[in-house]
Amino acid sequence: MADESWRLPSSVQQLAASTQEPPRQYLLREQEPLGGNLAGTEMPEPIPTIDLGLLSASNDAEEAAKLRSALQTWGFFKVSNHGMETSLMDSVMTTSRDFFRLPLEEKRKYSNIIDGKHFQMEGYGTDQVKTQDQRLDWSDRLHLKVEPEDERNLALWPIHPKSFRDDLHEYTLRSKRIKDDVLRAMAKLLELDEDCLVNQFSDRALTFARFNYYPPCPRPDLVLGIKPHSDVYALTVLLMDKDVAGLQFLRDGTWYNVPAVSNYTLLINVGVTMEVAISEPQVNFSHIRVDTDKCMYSSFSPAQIMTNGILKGPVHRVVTNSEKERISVAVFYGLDPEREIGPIAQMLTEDRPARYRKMKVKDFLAAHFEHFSRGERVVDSLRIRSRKKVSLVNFNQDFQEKVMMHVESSRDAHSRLLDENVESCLELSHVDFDFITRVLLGGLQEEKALLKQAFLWSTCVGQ
Ligand SMILES: O=C(O)CCC(=O)C(=O)O
Ligand SMILES: [Fe+2]
Repeated sequence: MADESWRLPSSVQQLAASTQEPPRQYLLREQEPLGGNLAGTEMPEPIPTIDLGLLSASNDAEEAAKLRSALQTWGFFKVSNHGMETSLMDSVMTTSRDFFRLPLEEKRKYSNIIDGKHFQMEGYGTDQVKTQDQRLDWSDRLHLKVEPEDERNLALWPIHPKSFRDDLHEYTLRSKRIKDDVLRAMAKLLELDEDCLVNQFSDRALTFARFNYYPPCPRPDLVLGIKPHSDVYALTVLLMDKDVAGLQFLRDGTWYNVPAVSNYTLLINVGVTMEVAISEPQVNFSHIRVDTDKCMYSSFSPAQIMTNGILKGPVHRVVTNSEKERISVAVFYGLDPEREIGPIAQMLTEDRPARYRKMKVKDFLAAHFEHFSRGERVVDSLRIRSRKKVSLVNFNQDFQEKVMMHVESSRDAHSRLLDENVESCLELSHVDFDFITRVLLGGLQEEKALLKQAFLWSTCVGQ
């Protein structure tokens, strides 16, 4: 039987304690998309800080303008006056640190690998390894579902340190209030009803807490703590290590360092689900500017176009350092997995009818995680040449399946397939035959993958 041990990487913490040379799988590859200089650049201005108390109590115009600008430029911001006590943040950080300091056997009681072989999202370990050449991240994590409360899997909630469960419970309650305040402020900016965004999160909506642990790394010039990504859920509340920096955000092709400050900071950023959920109905993907040659991530996402540039699920990564461990606690707010996402009804008008089929949140998440392991974003898989009118979203499921079947199997059949479908394609506007033909006839691996991803995306936004 084939050796499948690569699927089960060891704890990075343990590795860090025993090696001076990180194994090959952790090293950045040459020409890696978004690789480049890991040192990052200092931010040209302090991180925007939004006084959440002021904004929610009085809808202060100046604070609202700051929020708008933060979302338009960086896609993330700090919150102050948010109601979470420093003592609670301190407790959560201390408890997290204490958990990661436990012996490996103790932590493994909460392992995310079942029966020694099957990966599950929740629990202690590393991210899923899907392929043998996947580049691995220099971090361990504990990932727990915290909401809905009746879906908590307490068997995976550590009993040591003793205060872990109570702290996390309390932290979840406080964090939710912050999330709701932020969503109300965003709704106002988007000129939606104040509770419109809050109401997207039903009592079945998923919330995850993720405790990230980055041990010191002997090769910080070559190894990332977390690869570039956008958070998949709708909104993230991130509690940062107050002593050790590492987080970087991408803006216009440059990586900017988020500095550590001496007090606890809560950082908020929008996730990809929000991009889709807030989607304006008539996206013209031809506006997506992509530099295919340099393999850069697009600096536009549908949400930006849809909301006139207000929302952006920022791409970020974490770099390592050779001296100090680093911890962060992210709370990810998602929607009910059984729910469908698509344009919010309030954003539809007679002139702008919904164009996109809806998709279940759980299918969207599955597509995302498939991309994440390869270091890609679902949104960015639409690497379409500019100025072309392309709307792959208009292909129906049947056509997508046929195309993929043929792409995978015989080349000769491609043109026939195209002929067969010309009629149905023509009925739909915005089809770029040039693109499709190139993919089908060219047989290029990269293009095939692209098409596949585009189809995944198309099922996300639907028609
Ligand atoms: O550790 C950090 O600062 C960021 C972590 C992160 O991006 C994530 O967990 O998605
Ligand atoms: Fe993240």
